Amino acid sequence: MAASPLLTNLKLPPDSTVVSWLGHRVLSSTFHVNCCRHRLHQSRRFSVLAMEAKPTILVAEKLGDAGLKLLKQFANVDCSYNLSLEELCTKISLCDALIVRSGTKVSRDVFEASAGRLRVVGRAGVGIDNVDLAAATEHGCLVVNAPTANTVAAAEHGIALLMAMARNIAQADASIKAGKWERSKYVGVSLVGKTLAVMGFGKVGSEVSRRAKGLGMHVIAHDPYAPADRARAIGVQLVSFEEAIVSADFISLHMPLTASTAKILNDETFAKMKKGVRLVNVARGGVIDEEALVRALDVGIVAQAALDVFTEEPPPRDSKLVQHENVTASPHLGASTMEAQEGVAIEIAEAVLGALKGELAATAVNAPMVSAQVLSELKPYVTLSEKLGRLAVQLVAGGSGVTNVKITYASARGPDDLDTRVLRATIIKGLIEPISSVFVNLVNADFNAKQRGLRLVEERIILDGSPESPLDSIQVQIFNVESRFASAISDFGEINVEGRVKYGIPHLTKVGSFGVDVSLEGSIILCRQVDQPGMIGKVGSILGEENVNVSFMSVGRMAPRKQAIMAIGVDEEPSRKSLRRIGEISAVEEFVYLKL
Ligand SMILES: NC(=O)C1=CN([C@@H]2O[C@H](COP(=O)(O)OP(=O)(O)OC[C@H]3O[C@@H](n4cnc5c(N)ncnc54)[C@H](O)[C@@H]3O)[C@@H](O)[C@H]2O)C=CC1
Ligand SMILES: O=C(O)C(=O)COP(=O)(O)O
Repeated sequence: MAASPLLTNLKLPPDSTVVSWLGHRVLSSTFHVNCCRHRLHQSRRFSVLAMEAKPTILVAEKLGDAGLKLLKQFANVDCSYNLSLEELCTKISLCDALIVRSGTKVSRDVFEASAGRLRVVGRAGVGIDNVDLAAATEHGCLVVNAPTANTVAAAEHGIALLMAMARNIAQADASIKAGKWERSKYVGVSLVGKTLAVMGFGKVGSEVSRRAKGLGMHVIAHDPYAPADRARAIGVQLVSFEEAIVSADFISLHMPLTASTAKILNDETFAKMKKGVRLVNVARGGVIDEEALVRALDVGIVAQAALDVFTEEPPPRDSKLVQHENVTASPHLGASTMEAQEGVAIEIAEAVLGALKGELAATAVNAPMVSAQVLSELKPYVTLSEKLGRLAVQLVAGGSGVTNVKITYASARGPDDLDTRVLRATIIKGLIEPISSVFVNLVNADFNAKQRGLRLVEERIILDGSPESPLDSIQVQIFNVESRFASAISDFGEINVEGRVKYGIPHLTKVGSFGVDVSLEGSIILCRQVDQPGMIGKVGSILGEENVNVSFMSVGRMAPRKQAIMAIGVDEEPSRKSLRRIGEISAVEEFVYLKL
């Protein structure tokens, strides 16, 4: 099986060799053909190809013009709105990327219908609760969002709702338009001096807090994960959930909808609140038990609620909540300002196009974020990792299957200075792809490992010396297996291969307990022989006879004239006949041909 670009190809800075990291199936074979040799041309060739094969992007909800314009420069763009699930599933099989807002459910059905073509889902906004992340990950599909461009818009909408609610603006407007003049009915409450509890002190929560302080409110916040110094800098006190809800006059919700925040406000929690509390929700409808809120409004525990978001959107026409006289509602308008929509459209267009080109997505939701600098530095080690994985798994001949694997990184860098997540993913790719039909990338590597019962243990050996180079060596061991090449089993009984990067090129430096030194390019023949003069010549001439170019040869031996391992790198695949002839050389005790 061809070594497809690991992480659907790692992205390279324009002038260097890059490895793209989001699987690019269309380009993979071409990438592989070129990657062994023309290293310097690889990235340019790759990006040119990426552009030639124009991807198709389905934009399923209204996106700002600036973003659409950007997308159209590089892709075929299909803007189709209000699709049913069936229509979406039909279209998606022809698309490389999908862009949605909050109104489209990107469910498992969608990923299944894409049959592996969909490489990235772009959420033009923050909340990704409408995307089935687990299904995306299982299908190796990257999910990116646009997390910053609508922060201020959402915060402003929260403040708008807070003030509109406190002063009955919406109700009074409806009343005056109905020809009434009801001044005493719409007496409001003041904000100044009141306690506002901000639940979720992230981007929007922080901006709401800043603005509420400007209105003279006493702001407290609850967020188990927020840094205390950020709160201090804004003059906000971080408190427990309990303290927040019992002491607040106003509560504003700004957390994501997750399994642990779903219905976080319910009958029990409403019962603990101050009677007459006022509630704002511009986060997600699902964080409130809406039926419990109706009950709390009916008995006056909650005096008023201002809601931009609902469990079901749009809510049913007869929704008791929306129709409640003490509820001010808006149809999910938090992000809907001209400025935010342009910003979000550009942010998501750039993220999606970048991901399609194999670049790192800074806003990846279901893949580890690794900085471009780190990736560029680790690039040769990424290649090494995949090749070690491929090599190790091809040596397996039986036993308990590839289930117990140990990776050892030897480095002079401290653990905090060495991010090995990409290497781990690449090794998984190398281990799995030669023995299965699955496609492994940075997004789905861990998932696929788990699916196959592959237990990976990682260990670091901290070396003395200069931490300039990120790694000294990488070792891959597979336990409880037999090997097609007995010498690949170390003295401790496991398949063992180790490699290093030398002058930017990955090398195999250990097989079993034998030290070797062969560049990991092309493919490799490993022979165990009795160490004696003339062996290199014999093997070399067999290969030479059929014009197979030997790129590297190295002999590792225990002692002179005892057993030795010869590792031969070949650019072309030798014929079966040549391999048989090598096996027939009297001093050769065993040999194996491995494709990298
Ligand atoms: N109505 C609208 O149009 C918009 C709604 N939103 C929604 O607003 C929410 C916040 O967005 P951002 O501030 O951009 O996200 P963010 O990720 O910056 O902030 C979310 C914060 O919630 C905190 N959090 C998580 N679990 C929590 C828990 N159990 N209790 C308290 N805090 C918890 C996190 O630590 C984080 O600090 C999201 O749900 C997002 O979808 C965002 C933009 C527009
Ligand atoms: O960004 C978010 O989380 C939002 O809720 C905004 O949703 P929208 O893009 O306006 O459908």
